[in-house]
Amino acid sequence: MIAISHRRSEQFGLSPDSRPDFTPASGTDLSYLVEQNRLLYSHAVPAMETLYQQIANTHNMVLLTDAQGVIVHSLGDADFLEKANRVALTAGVAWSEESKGTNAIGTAITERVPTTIHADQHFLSANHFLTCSAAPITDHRGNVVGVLDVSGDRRSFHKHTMALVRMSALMIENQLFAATFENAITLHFHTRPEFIGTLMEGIASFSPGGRFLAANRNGLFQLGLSYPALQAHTFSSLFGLPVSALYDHYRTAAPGLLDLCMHNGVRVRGRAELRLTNGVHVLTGAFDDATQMAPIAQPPAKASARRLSGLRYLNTGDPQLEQVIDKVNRVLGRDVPIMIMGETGTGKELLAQAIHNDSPRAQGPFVAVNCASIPETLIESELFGYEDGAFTGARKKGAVGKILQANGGTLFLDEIGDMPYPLQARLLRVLQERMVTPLGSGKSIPVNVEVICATNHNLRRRIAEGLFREDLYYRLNGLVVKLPPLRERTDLETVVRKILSAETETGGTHTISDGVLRLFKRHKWPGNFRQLTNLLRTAMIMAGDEEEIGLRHMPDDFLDDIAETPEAAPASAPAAQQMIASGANLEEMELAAILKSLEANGGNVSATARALGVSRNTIYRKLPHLKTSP
Ligand SMILES: Nc1ncnc2c1ncn2[C@@H]1O[C@H](COP(=O)(O)OP(=O)(O)OP(=O)(O)O)[C@@H](O)[C@H]1O
Repeated sequence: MIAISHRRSEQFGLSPDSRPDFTPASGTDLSYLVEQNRLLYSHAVPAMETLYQQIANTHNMVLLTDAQGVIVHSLGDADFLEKANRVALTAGVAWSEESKGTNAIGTAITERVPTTIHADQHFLSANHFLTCSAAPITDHRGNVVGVLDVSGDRRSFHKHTMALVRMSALMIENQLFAATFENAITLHFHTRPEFIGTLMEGIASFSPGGRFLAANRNGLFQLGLSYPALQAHTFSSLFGLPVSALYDHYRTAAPGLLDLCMHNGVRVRGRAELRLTNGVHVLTGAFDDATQMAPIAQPPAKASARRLSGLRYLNTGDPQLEQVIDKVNRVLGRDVPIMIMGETGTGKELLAQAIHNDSPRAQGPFVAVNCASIPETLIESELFGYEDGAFTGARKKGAVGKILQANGGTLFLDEIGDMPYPLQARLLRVLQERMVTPLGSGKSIPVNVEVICATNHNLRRRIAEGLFREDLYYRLNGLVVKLPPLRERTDLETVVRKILSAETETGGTHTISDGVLRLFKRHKWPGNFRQLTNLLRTAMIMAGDEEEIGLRHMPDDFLDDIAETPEAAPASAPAAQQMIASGANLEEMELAAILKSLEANGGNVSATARALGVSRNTIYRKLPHLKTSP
C-alpha cells in the first residue's frame, strides 16, 4: 500500500524534497470550513478531547480533517506543537496525498481504511520525524466525511495508538448516525447481549412502518450486506418478523431484550426505541400509515452532510464515466428525469443511488424497483400498493406501494423496458398527475417523486415492436446517459483497489499481483462490476492471510474463460515476445503456455505434461480446477 501511495505521490508531481505549501487558511476561510463541517465538528470535538486525555504528555496531537484532508481542528502537546507547526499540522492546511504525498490522513482517505504512516514511510522527507495513525470517519452510507488522526514525534510511536484512534472514530460515527435519523425505529443489536450499548453494537434504523433506512458500520457487518443491498429490505425481511411484533413486545409489562433471528440464520439480541422529532419514546403503537413514513424536514445542521457527494466517489478516473457524472451534475435537482443505459452490472443502480445522494432530495427515501424481477402479476400492487382486501391473498391491512414509499425522494425503476405494457399507462398517469391510486381504492394520494430509470434494452426498438409506450419513453428520457462496460474502462486498477478495500472489514487490505491485473485487463467481463466484485470476494477468501492475490487464488470459471480468450494464448515465439514486451511475468507466461498446450492436446493433461516436459502434478498445481473438471 505504501509503495503504491508513493507512486501516486510522484504522479502528483511531488518529490521527496518538495517544500509544499504550508500556508493555513485565513480566519474567514477557517470559520467557513468549520461551518461546512458543523455536524462532524460538533460530534468529533468531545471524542477528540477524551482521546487527547489518554495520550497527553506523549508528544502527540489529535487532528480532525474534513473529507478532503483539510485540518478542521487540532489539540496538541505544547512541546510538540512548535515542531508540528513547522510542518503545518494546523487548522486550514490540507493533508491530502495530492498536497503532502503519502501520509496517514491523505492515504486513509484514498484507501478508505485506517492507516499508520511511520517516519520514512512519509513521502516528503520533511515529514520523516512524524508517526501518524489515521482512521476515516464514514457516514451511514459509507461515504468518508472526515478523518481522525493522532500524529506525533516518531520516537513516541506506540502500537496501541491505532486502536485508540479507530475506537474514537467509531464513537464519532455512531454519534453522527444517531443524529441523522428521527421519526425512526432504532434497533441496537449484537449476538452477545453484553455488547449492546457498547461501541461494538450494531445499530440499524427503520421507518416506523419497518422500511430499512440505515445501519452503522458494525450493523452492516453483522447483517452481512452492503448499504445499497439493504435498501430493498425491511425489518421483516431482515429479521423474519413483522415490525408490529416490536410494538407488541414493548407493550408487555416488563419487556426484556428482543430475541431476533437474522436473514442469514444468526441469532441476535436487541433493544429497540422509537425516536420522534420531539424526543425518544419507547415503542408503543403501530405506525403503518404512509404519512408517518414521510421523511422529516431537514434541520440546517445536516446541510454539510447532504453536500457530501455520492457521485464523486464513483469517479475513479475513467473519461467516459467522468462525462456521465458531469452531465448528471448539471441536471441535479432540476426535475429532469434521468435514464441510465448500460449492460448488466455496470453500476446503474449505484449511479442512481449516488444521484439521489447528491440531489436536494438526499434526506428523502431512495426506493429501487426492478421491473424484470417482480412477477408481472405482482408488479402493479408492488408499485401502486393496495387497500384492505383488494384481492385474494392480499395482506389484511393493505400495503403501501413503492411509489408512495418513495414520496419526497427518488424512485428508481430498473429494467423499465420490462414493465408490462398495460401498467406503462398507469405509471405515465402517476408521473403526469403526481397522484397515485392504490389498488381497490377510490382515493388518489398526492405523491412527489423524482424518477430515475434504467434499462439495457434498446427502448426505441421495443417501441417499434409495440412493447413500450412512446409517450412514457418521452416522459422518462430527459437526460440519457450510458455507463461504459468494464472492458472499456481505463480505471480498472483503481476500481479493483477500491473494491478490495471496501470488501475488507478488518483494516488490512489485499493487493493484487501484476499478472492477475493484466489478465483482468484482457478479460471481457460480461457480468461487469457484479462479476468483478464476486470474483474478488472469492479470491480474497482463497488468499486468506496472504496479502497478495495471485493467479492461484482465481476461481476456475475465470481461468476457463481466460483460456478461451484468444489473446491469452502465447505459444508462438512472436506471441511470447509480445508478452514479454507487454511486461508479463513468469507466472502469467507459464499459465498461458499451459493453457495453449492443453488446447492443442484436446484438454489431455498427460499429453500436455509430456509436451511441456513437466509432471502432471505440476500442471494440476498450476491449474487446480483441472482435477475437478469432468
Ligand atoms: N463503480 C463501482 N465500484 C464498485 N462496485 C460497483 C461499482 N458499480 C457497481 N458496483 C457493484 O456491482 C454490482 C452491480 O451494480 P448495480 O446493481 O448498480 O448494476 P446494474 O447496472 O444496476 O445491474 P443490473 O442491470 O443487472 O440491474 C453491485 O454489487 C455494485 O455494488
